[in-house]
Amino acid sequence: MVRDLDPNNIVLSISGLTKKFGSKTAVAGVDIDVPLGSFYGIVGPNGAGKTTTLSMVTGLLRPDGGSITVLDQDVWRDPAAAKRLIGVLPDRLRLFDRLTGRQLLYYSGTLRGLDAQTVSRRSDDLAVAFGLEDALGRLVADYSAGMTKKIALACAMIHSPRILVLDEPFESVDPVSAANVVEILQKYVAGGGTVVLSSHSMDMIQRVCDRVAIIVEGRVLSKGTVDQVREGGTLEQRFVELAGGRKSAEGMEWLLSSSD
Ligand SMILES: Nc1ncnc2c1ncn2[C@@H]1O[C@H](COP(=O)(O)OP(=O)(O)OP(=O)(O)O)[C@@H](O)[C@H]1O
Repeated sequence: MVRDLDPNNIVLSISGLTKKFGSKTAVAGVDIDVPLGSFYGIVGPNGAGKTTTLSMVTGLLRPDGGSITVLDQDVWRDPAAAKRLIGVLPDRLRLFDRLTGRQLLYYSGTLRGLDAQTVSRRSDDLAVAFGLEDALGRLVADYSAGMTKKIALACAMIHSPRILVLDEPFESVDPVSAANVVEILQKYVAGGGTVVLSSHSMDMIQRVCDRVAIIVEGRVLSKGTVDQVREGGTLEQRFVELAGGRKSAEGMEWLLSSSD
């Protein structure tokens, strides 16, 4: 699905981004421009640097080099101002799970400056949209993995951010709920929002995103519209090609030998 986006209207600009952990280079000079109104997918093999990149974009992890601007706001010069514009679903969810779903939404909303009445109204809307109406009164610690993902996503959206940055939003989410989440995100984009998400589901990215970047070993090896990146094949084929192909199971014969 490619919509007519203005390539000059960039809502998120990542430029020359780098990050090392000790001697390990996790992000080695990433440049990505996300046009307003796009549904942008970030894909890459395990350990490619997706989470590290998204954590720096959302002001959670300080970069070693490079710059990130959200609607002309430098994320690292004024993190508080930038964070007001961004809704974040982090990868490793560390939620205050001794709160109920409703309390967690209240906390997220008031932290972003909303008044109690607005939070309450939006919490009800989000609960219906995510199918969590019956769960709002229960502790988040007792939620399933998919429900936890959904309440975290609802918390990311409650302050109606201009851009949503979502690390693996579909992980652990059942197919019906995933379709539901996609629909919510598509409505958000149709209303003027922008979504950047990482996912391992090539099929999902190919279906819902209009743009994609493939990151391997901390570098962007391909980016553009999904059609430009997949070059006539499927996104999964292109991904496997760029990620270095599949590993064989040679040398694993012991796994099939009987141990008696
Ligand atoms: N806090 C950290 N300390 C040390 N190394 C780290 C840290 N965070 C990430 N790394 C390393 O940086 C590299 C990139 O990790 P990252 O989590 O960004 O990958 P990813 O693309 O999100 O992977 P996945 O698809 O498995 O979630 C990996 O080699 C990882 O081991």
